[in-house]
Amino acid sequence: MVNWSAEEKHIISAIWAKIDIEEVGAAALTRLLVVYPWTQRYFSNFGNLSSPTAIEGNPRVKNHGKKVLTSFGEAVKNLDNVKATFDKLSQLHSDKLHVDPQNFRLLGDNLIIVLAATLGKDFTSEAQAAWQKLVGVVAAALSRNYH
Ligand code: HEM
Repeated sequence: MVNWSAEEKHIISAIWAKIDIEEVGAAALTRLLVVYPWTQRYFSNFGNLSSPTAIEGNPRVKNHGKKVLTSFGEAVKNLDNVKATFDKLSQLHSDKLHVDPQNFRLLGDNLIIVLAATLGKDFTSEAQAAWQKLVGVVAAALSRNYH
């Protein structure tokens, strides 16, 4: 069971309220695919991923980035219940998609970098610490149904 302080909860919601889900989601997934090209293997049906420019301009990457960050928002809204919230998605990524759970951490780290780049000084050290904890909790919840 993860414990969240009132400050952590507040800061997570405050950052969430400031971001554009579509823009940040697309940027985080784009960055994952560019910086860790091995992750592209899961998206072979997404069309052209042949260069950073192609990835950035790929509408399926944009859509999927938005979908993933929207889904991540369920954790933001259910901080005390992240495991149960991602139970089905963990099963999907494990049994159907066969995504190596290491990748959840990589995506989380890329999300943090995009938040820092997007929010500038609004992304304080306290915000970074709380979000780092959150991406870890989400990665653990998504990894839960791997056997
Ligand atoms: C915060 C972490 C993540 C969340 C919240 C998340 C969420 C989702 C959601 C909501 C879907 C759509 C499920 C459906 O259609 O029912 C999905 C699909 C998928 N996810 Fe994830 N995901 C995460 C991380 C990752 C990572 C790191 C990878 C691989 C590097 C990945 C690979 C995929 C793939 C390949 C699909 C299917 C895409 C398609 O063909 O449409 N996911 N994910």
